[in-house]
Amino acid sequence: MWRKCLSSLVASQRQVQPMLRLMHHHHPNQAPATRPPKILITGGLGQLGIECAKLLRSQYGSESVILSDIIKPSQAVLENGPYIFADILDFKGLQKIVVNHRIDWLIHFSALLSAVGEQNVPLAVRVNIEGVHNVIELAKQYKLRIFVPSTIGAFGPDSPRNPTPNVTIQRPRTIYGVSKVHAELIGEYYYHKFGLDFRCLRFPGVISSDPPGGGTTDYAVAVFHEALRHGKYTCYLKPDTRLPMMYIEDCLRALLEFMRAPNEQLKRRVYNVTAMSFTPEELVDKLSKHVPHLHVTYKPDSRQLIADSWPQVFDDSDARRDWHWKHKYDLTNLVDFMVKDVQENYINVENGERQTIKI
Ligand SMILES: NC(=O)C1=CN([C@@H]2O[C@H](COP(=O)(O)OP(=O)(O)OC[C@H]3O[C@@H](n4cnc5c(N)ncnc54)[C@H](O)[C@@H]3O)[C@@H](O)[C@H]2O)C=CC1
Ligand SMILES: CC(=O)[C@H](N)C(=O)O
Repeated sequence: MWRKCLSSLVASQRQVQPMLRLMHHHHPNQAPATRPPKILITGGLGQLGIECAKLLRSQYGSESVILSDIIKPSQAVLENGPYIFADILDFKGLQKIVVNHRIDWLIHFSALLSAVGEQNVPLAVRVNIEGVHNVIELAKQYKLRIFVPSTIGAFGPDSPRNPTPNVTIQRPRTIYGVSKVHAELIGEYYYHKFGLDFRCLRFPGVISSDPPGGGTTDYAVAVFHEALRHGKYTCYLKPDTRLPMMYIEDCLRALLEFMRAPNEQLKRRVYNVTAMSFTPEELVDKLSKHVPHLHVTYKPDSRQLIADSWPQVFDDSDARRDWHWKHKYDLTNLVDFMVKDVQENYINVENGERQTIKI
């Protein structure tokens, strides 16, 4: 699949531009903590993890944020801050890391996403469900603040789709969705039963120049790479498939603001967040302004069924009310930034041009 092609291109060259913009976005009202939290990110070499580490390191210092995964890291990752091996299925190994590094916050990104999960259900059950059991229990034992992302995929065909409120029926039809509902519920349960500081945001499709992990919303990243390289793209969703989406900078800022929000401000442990909703044809229309001869064809596959059961428009008014969530990027500036990100972080690198910013 296209993920393989992309990651083999310049996997070690994930660049820093989106996070640099974020780093200049300070939080003047935030009182400095006496000691920065020591943070462990699991599944840290995926689409969200590396960028998340950059943001958190810019706020708390390089040594305060430990990236972990079961993947061999690039040289660039190693040069940028602490990286360790951590298999989410190995409880003892995780215990050792938390104790030895005196971890305070756990950001749990390890997962198999929606499309990949359907290809290997037993593995998705292990990573997405057993993995969550491990980190939740760990967080309880060592009194960690824990963030576990959920997703629009935690809803299903019985949920209202336009808009989808924070609290409504959830009967997802993918193992990914089932495992995320499980994560939401067990996290809330540990909060009520043991006082665990469990925090969870339901993200929409996250868009960045880095290769995504095999989800249903991946087309909205792939189209940029294919359009800018070849001027054409075959989309696996129908042109009018509307899904909620968010630029990575907004996604990670939401995570940081939510993690920093005082407990008293939070009326619930699980919040919807989003920035926009669009269809492939609306995205292509905007992208055509940058690639005038762009030719997109549509060949729906099994991911269409998944998309048809997911929210079209996500209602995140609770997050906006309780901890003042506000997105910055809409469709127009998302496209402008993505064109720039893909060009600078991937295409120029492939073409051997000198990079001005190194991670
Ligand atoms: N990217 C998106 O559009 C969205 C992502 N999310 C959630 O955010 C989190 C991060 O997502 P991405 O970075 O996009 O995923 P990704 O698929 O790019 O990365 C997941 C990482 O988990 C790691 N992993 C797999 N098995 C593991 C194991 N046994 N032990 C430790 N690590 C293991 C993989 O090596 C990979 O680096 C996931 O929980 C996902 O469900 C939620 C909504 C949208
Ligand atoms: C929206 C998600 O959770 C993810 N990108 C997927 O499509 O599986």
